[in-house]
Amino acid sequence: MTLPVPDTIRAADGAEAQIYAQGAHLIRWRSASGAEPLFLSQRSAFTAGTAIRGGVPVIFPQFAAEGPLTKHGFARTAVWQRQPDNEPGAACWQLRDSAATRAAWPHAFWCELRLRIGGERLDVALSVHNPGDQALRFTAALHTYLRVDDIGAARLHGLQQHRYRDSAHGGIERVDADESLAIVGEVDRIYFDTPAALRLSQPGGALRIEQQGFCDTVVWNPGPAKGAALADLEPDGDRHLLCVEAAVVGRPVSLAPGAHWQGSQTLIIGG
Ligand SMILES: O=P(O)(O)OC[C@H]1O[C@@H](O)[C@H](O)[C@@H](O)[C@@H]1O
Repeated sequence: MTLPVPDTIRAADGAEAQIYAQGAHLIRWRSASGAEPLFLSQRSAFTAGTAIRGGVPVIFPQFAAEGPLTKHGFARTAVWQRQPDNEPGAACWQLRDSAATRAAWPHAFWCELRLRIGGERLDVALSVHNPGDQALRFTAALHTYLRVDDIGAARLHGLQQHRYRDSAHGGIERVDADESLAIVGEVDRIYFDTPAALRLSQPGGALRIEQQGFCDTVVWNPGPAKGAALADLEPDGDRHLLCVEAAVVGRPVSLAPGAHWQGSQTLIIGG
């Protein structure tokens, strides 16, 4: 079944965003100046129950295959409920446990995804609350797909001297020695305890990527071979995307009954 039309959020200065209720999935962000920094594959299925290849998938309660659940958890394909808005350029969706989520993951929880746009800035915040009487343990990510003009000319700055797990090479752990990260072939790395701000530079301009609450950062590009094997990615799509994911993976969150956790990612064009 094709997804219903996504909601459009508008700020007073002309910034605009489109979000599907499925996954509270931001698929498009146009800044006030007209820049569109997010990648979205036109070959995405856009059908109920299928993950979308692009934008900002919300990964919860399990990152990748870091546990027994379906890859990347169920939040990205669950239908979230939009909450009443009280200001232009901002919106909030909520996901609560249901019979379907409890069948996969037997816990009471509620999540909120808050979005704010304006000027050249996007803020996305995920919060998780534990209303139950047992501790909740989860991993999570904002799996942001950034659009790049040419992956060969893009550089990610800020990860030097940080430890990472190289998922594209058997999960070996290394320390990044390079001043900036250039993407050559498949790159699939979980960087641990990363700085609060990274910078993506390209000949066309720079993007500042901030995160709070999320202690790790995942950097992913499928490279040409795995990219060609992804049915929902257009030919050469790997040359035009770079995922820089605010994540919490290395030390899963443990939420006591009644406790609350929040993590956010901010993109600032030109930063
Ligand atoms: O194809 P999916 O399920 O959306 O996952 C995409 C990628 O997501 C990244 O976060 C993982 O590190 C990769 O290993 C994975 O391939």
